[in-house]
Amino acid sequence: MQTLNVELGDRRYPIHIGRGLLAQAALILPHLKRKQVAIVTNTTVAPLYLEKLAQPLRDAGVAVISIVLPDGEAYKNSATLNLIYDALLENRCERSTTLIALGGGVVGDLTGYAAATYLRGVPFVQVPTTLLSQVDSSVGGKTGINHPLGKNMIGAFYQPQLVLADIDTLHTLPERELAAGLAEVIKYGLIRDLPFFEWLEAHIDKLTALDTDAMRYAIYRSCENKAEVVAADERESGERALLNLGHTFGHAIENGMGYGVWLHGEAVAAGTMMAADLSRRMGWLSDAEVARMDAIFRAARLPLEPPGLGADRYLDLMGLDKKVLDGKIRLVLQQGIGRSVVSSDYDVAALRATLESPLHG
Ligand SMILES: NC(=O)c1ccc[n+]([C@@H]2O[C@H](COP(=O)([O-])OP(=O)(O)OC[C@H]3O[C@@H](n4cnc5c(N)ncnc54)[C@H](O)[C@@H]3O)[C@@H](O)[C@H]2O)c1
Ligand SMILES: O=C(O)C(=O)C[C@@H](O)[C@H](O)[C@H](O)COP(=O)(O)O
Ligand SMILES: [Zn+2]
Repeated sequence: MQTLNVELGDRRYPIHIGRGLLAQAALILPHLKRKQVAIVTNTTVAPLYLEKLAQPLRDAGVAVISIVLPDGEAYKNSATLNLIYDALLENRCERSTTLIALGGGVVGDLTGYAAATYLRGVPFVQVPTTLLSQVDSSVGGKTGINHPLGKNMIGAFYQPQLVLADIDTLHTLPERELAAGLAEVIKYGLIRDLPFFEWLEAHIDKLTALDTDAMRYAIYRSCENKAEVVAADERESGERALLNLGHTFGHAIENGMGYGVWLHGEAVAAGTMMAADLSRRMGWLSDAEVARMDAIFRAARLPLEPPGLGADRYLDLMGLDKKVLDGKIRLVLQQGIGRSVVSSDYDVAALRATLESPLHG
């Protein structure tokens, strides 16, 4: 097992990465206020992993209730959040009850937000079971739900007590979901870690083949990058916005196509190539660099051709992005591989051209 920490003073917490961690109740016990937990999961993950996590906790004397949600991005909303509150209240859960999110980013974001708000705040633990959630969503404390008008529009910054990433769970993950996770892994290389991007270029085939050592390293290095950024800028007043590379375009795709049609990681990959296209039009990125980005996403088996929503619809959807400042859309753009910047200093005509015809202009 490897461990790294998110350094947030007295809210510092560990990320454990390794094999067979689900069954290691001893890793969770020190983080409980009292021996009562509510495991929140979904209908897909429950039959695979709920008992693997729950039974060792029961054996250690912990009272366990489970809350099984419907599965899918389309359920990351206030109605599903209410199902969590209902179950917590029906079971008379107290402020000392710890919520445990067992699943992908949807379960993690919902559970984290329930933890931030139930009784005005109860502790929670992240047990991510998708690649995307192990490298990104379980770390850093962004929690929340979607609104029909925009992605993740309602939420809170609320940090977990612990992240437990058991890489064995990735063996049951559908290939499409694995690829979606790789989009966020590649993101770290693009925004701030050129050596990692070069390592990914050399090892992408091992990652798609789920090679254990390569996967362990990619998860560790991704979490290391995310933990550093979050420790430096927990509430996104500066550097943290770089983690949004591809997301202003990507969230527009997810919402514009209907939540769940494009996976989050797929939309981020296509959105990142739209950001690359605009960066190239601005003269900030060379054709060769765009080609390198295109190649690694394709090798990761990600779709890169964004849906033709039309520039007006894209701009309408992107106008609800959380980075909008004084009515102006701010974008994460590339000034080379390994160097992203947040900018509102782009040419609007170039942005429209990207939205109408990315990768072809
Ligand atoms: N909070 C953050 O910082 C942050 C970061 C990135 C993404 N997100 C959010 O995370 C969500 C995407 O997360 P995701 O990609 O994990 O999607 P997801 O949570 O929808 O999980 C993907 C699918 O895999 C299934 N699944 C989970 N674990 C499995 C396993 N081990 N084996 C088989 N199936 C499994 C799920 O039930 C689901 O059907 C989006 O809502 C996105 O906005 C949040
Ligand atoms: O942790 C962050 O900060 C991120 O931006 C990570 C993103 O991968 C994640 O999808 C995040 O939820 C998007 O940011 P949001 O603030 O628009 O929800
Ligand atoms: Zn994301």
